[in-house]
Amino acid sequence: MKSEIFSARGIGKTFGSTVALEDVGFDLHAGRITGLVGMNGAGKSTLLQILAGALQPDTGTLEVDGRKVDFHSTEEALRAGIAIVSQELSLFSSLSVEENLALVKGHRSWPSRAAFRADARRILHELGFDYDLGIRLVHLTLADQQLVEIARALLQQPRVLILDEPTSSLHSVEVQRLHRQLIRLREEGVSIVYVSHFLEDLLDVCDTAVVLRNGHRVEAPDLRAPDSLPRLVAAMLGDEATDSTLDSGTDAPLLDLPDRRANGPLRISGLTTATGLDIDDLTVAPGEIYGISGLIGSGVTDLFGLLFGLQTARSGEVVLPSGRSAAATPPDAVRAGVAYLPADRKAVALMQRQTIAENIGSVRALGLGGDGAFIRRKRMVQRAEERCVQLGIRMASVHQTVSELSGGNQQKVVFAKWLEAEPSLLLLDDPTRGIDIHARLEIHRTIRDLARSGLVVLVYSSDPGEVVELADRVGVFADGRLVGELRGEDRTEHNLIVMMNSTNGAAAGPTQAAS
Ligand SMILES: Nc1ncnc2c1ncn2[C@@H]1O[C@H](COP(=O)(O)OP(=O)(O)OP(=O)(O)O)[C@@H](O)[C@H]1O
Repeated sequence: MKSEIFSARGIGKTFGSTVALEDVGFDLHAGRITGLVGMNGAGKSTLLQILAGALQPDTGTLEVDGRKVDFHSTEEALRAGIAIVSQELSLFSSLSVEENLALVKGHRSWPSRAAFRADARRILHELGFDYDLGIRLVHLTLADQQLVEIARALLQQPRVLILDEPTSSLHSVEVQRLHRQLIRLREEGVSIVYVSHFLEDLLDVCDTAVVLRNGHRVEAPDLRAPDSLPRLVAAMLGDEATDSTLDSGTDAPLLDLPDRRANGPLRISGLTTATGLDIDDLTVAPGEIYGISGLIGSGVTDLFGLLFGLQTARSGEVVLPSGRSAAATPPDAVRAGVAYLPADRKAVALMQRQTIAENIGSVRALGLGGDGAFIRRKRMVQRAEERCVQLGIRMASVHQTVSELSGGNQQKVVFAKWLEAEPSLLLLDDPTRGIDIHARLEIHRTIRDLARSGLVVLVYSSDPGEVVELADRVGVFADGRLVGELRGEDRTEHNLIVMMNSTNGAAAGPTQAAS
């Protein structure tokens, strides 16, 4: 029997003047995990959407078991055994986990509700999700929502499982659990397509790789070779792959920035909130990057929420770098020089139906008054174009709607938008999630440039290694309190993980981090 169960031949897709894919073909085999990699905008999501019936190709064909298929919807693909977990979560936050899991027009049915629940509980448990099925999505973290999305696909027992960045919100324990599941599914003969910007994760479980570069398939290295990681990166980058582009230690400024408006440090003293934050004393100076770490429920999200005017203090004092007190609402926070890049950026940080230029100009309008609300369109477009060049945003024009951009490029637009607002305090919640290796280093440089120009930067990352790499000082939170700090030579990933887990505020498993 032939082992390829799903094949693509000569797939092409164009959006307006953007060629997203050209003549892409490959075979997927039963019992094999195929990694799909490429830089932001390389065409990965477009290809996956075509495989899963959510998009129709302009050219080319798909074959299941050697027979040509023409999917017009994800339901049709699901009936042929192909399930996708998309980059964008497609769950309903007001519904329960059970309702979300059941809302699939798939090919599977259950003899009774009890049987469905038993299956759902088992799959969720294997993924490490231990809440009741009745809990509403709105009460779950982004990471848990992502697990529900994955469980929904697994419930359909697909022959081909497509995962588009399934680990972007997950922490290391959950990633390991997911990998164990994938390995088990592989043993059962399921074919898996796995997209991730975390190449080391990918190498952990993948048998082969398909590499896309600018919409074309290029040759992939043998993943079993000892130097597979640098060769994979070189294949993704093509001619751009030079040592300097991948040198994370480079100090050369990427942005030419005017000095910022920080009048002084961020000072928090005697702070308590209704949500349990309790910070005695924290001062972060202009020019400093302060890393924040903590387990789920540790208070990281609450601290960002408070500084961005989403929560109020019960007692204590907060003085922002602009010299003002903590703001009562987000618009006030913006006016007081606070920029907040939330973890769930695509859902809450961008106006998906507006253009790139409008998005980039949007908070400047709020933050800077005169030059803002009545900013001249021509000027706004010009500034947006400059920002796009600075941040390497891949697009056809700034007049495209943001929804047309690839995921990583959308995240860069969020960055551009906040740079335009000229903040003095930058709150970054997992700033490089879903961003390719090249752009990640550029964003690190941007963050350093911003600090150097006088901003106060607070950064949280689900990757403890990233916090340690970026920050001058790292504070560890547990149960709303600042329980320890690492600085100088003590600031290592090992020490950070030990400190995070030795605090007793852990509401969740060992190395789960907050977001
Ligand atoms: N609906 C659309 N309209 C216009 N252009 C689009 C649309 N969808 C994708 N594109 C463009 O097609 C190209 C490929 O995008 P795609 O989302 O497939 O990339 P990707 O490899 O998944 O990137 P990322 O890693 O950033 O998610 C990009 O240039 C993107 O801007």
